[in-house]
Amino acid sequence: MTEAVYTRNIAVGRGAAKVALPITVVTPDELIKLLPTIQKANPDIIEWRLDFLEKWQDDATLVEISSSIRQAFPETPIIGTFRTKEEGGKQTIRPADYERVLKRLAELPVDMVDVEINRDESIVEEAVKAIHQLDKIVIASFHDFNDTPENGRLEGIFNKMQAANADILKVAVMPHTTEDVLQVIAFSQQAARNHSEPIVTMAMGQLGSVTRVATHLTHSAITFACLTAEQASAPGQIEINNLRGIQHTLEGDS
Ligand SMILES: O=C1C[C@@](O)(C(=O)O)C[C@@H](O)[C@@H]1O
Repeated sequence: MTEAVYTRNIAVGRGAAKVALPITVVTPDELIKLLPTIQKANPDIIEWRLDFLEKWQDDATLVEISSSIRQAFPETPIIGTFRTKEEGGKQTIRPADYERVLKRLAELPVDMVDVEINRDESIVEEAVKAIHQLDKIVIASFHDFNDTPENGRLEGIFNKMQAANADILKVAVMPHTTEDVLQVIAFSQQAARNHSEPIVTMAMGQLGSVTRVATHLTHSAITFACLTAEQASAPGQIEINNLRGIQHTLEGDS
């Protein structure tokens, strides 16, 4: 039975999947231009993908961007994510720097921090501790942009995330066949039964897009959308307005 995780005005893991919108801007100027469109789209959660930033190593830029997002969205939970190249992100980063970035992110005005479970164990441990000390939520994540690992491996990854004290467990995989997509749906149902933490699952790419709307089948607590296809942070994301329409058709007002 899932125990909801509360952040600001929402309960992640209760009711319909919350719609997260990644912000993939490269400069602070780009963000300022985009903010009104994001406000109109009204996502449940904002994900700030700071690995997209040109000056991700510049602390003043991080402070500027995170404060602008918070100011525009005082009530909306914000996830801070630095996605490494190994997991489909934009930047190559040394392990010690990854730990430093996560700890700094936790100090900025974000509510949740994404921690890649496949980084060095000691780094994951230190980062989780630091994020929790600041009363922020840890979303552990795993991405396979090439394949759909078998269920046993996916379950092992979720167990590792749970053992690392993550609050929300997330996996994103790449399907090649319809069987892979069905496997992800079946795995998610089983994982949602086996873990009390909210789970987040998705099959990426066009083939996997159905998992981003069939969250009443997968029990995924969050689904990641995009503003437009060019601004997507991963393949297969559906435009937010479309996604909300389909979600409403499939689930009604839940
Ligand atoms: O982990 C995820 C999920 C994601 O990779 C997706 O497939 O929608 C998009 C990322 O921005 C986010 O951090």
